[in-house]
Amino acid sequence: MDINKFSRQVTQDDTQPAAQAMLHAIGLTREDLKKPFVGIASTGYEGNPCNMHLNDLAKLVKKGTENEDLVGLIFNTIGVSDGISMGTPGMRFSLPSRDVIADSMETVVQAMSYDGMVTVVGCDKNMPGALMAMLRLNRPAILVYGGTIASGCHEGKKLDVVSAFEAWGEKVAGTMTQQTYESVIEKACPGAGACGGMYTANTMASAIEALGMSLPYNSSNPAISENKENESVMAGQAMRVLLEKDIKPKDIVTKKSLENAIRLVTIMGGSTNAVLHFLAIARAADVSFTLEDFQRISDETPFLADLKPSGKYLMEDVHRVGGIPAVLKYLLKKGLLHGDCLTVTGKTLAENLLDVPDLLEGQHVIKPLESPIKETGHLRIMYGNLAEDGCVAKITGKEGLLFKGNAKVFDSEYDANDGIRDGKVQKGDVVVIRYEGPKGGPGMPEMLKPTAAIMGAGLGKDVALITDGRFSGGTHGFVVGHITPEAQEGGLIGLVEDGDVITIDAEKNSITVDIDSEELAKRKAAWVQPPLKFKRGVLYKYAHTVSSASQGCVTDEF
Ligand SMILES: CC(C)(O)[C@@H](O)C(=O)O
Ligand SMILES: [Mg+2]
Repeated sequence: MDINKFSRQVTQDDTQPAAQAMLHAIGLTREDLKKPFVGIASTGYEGNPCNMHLNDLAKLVKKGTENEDLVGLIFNTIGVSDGISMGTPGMRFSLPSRDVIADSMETVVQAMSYDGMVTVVGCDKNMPGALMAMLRLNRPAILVYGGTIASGCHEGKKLDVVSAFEAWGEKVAGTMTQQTYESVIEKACPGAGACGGMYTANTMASAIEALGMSLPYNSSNPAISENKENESVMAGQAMRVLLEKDIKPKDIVTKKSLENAIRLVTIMGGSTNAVLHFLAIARAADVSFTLEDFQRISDETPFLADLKPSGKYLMEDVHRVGGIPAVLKYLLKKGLLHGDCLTVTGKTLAENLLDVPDLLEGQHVIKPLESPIKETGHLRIMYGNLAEDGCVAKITGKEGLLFKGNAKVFDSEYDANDGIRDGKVQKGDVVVIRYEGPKGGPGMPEMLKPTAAIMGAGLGKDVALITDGRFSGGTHGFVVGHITPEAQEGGLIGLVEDGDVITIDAEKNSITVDIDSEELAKRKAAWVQPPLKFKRGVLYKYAHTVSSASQGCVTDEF
């Protein structure tokens, strides 16, 4: 079996003497040059809890490859912390970082002729970026997630990163003292690991496990745990089976496995970002998977997990009650998953789950199908004159299913943050934040600050928020994002004025603004497309290449 088919031309061909000399220079023996080469791509760096331990995990993956007579070679790529860049101009680089990660992993593996790849990833964009690279390369690959952070604690109350954002909202609203605020900030995040609720990182990690691209328990094993270390070694070892059986990402990522992934996102009440990222992942896999597929799955799937941001528990609690495999086992038993999908173990999803213990008896984290939190999914794909090409709403039902209110318009996130702080947003308002789309932002920033400020100010049930930008996985409330076409491209969201009546109907999945046709014609005639905000660099390139949010914001398809 030809398991070193890419590296062989570099390591064994007589016409590549310099390549072989250089590989000896890095410490490889003649024997090593006969082995398959596995690129181990780490997004480890010191500046972010999600990423700070990844280089250590990458070394364990390397140990695993060596245990199986493979050559594991670690390389690094970038990552952007959403938590740290949130609410700053830096956040514009977050979504573009997904594509930089994909591009850089693709580049190294192709250029260096590696036979396969293990990615060791942590924060939100790391995971979809890695998966897009794996699918473009279509060489045997496994994803290792750095794992979830432990909870923080202040005065007996469990904390996580969103507690810090909402503390700001409470401080601004005058309901939290400066002293408590400072304690919450200090204690919210106790060490390594990705944000602890069912936010974007844990959403993507869980979905990727259901998709079959990571080993069982990968998504719920905590960042700081022996399980995480053992699993990293196992991932290196598992590459041997994938190489020998020639199991490639496109054998694993299919329409059916994507359905499994989105089914789990729905059950878990996951982040709206999953829609964007899985549209892009499906494109990289050359599988037709559109907004309609998300809506179909949402319609036929209940929302079961009582997890933050809208619920009570954290990912560490999912781990405590049996982990994601126990949840998958429950769903499989109930006929909600395709058990015959292939996974990176070389076995099917159903085979992987055979020996997995059931969810802990008496647990409250995952509700039974018979008494769900909501009968259908929280992710709604809406259309209407405000979103002719679609948008994504996160509606858990806690804030109701219908919202009709008066527009309060802001042309940027910062204006909205100031407006909320200065009390300009009142009960009954629909906050409109525009020119924050993929081209207009550019970079479609994730906006946790305004939604956290609305929650912190106690307006969660009385104010809706719509935008052509994105939300954090930590966002909750009556929110609609990814509005397409975006304001920069002439979408109607750009023509809304203060006081216009906006109706969001989460049962009919519609989002409309009531402007009479004469007035609308006048506004259209007066609208002038603003110039793109960046003239050079990454954001210039991004604004020129990015597709719409309804197409997954991909940058390699025109
Ligand atoms: C900072 C968060 C909570 O990680 C956010 O970026 C998300 O999307 O979940
Ligand atoms: Mg995020």
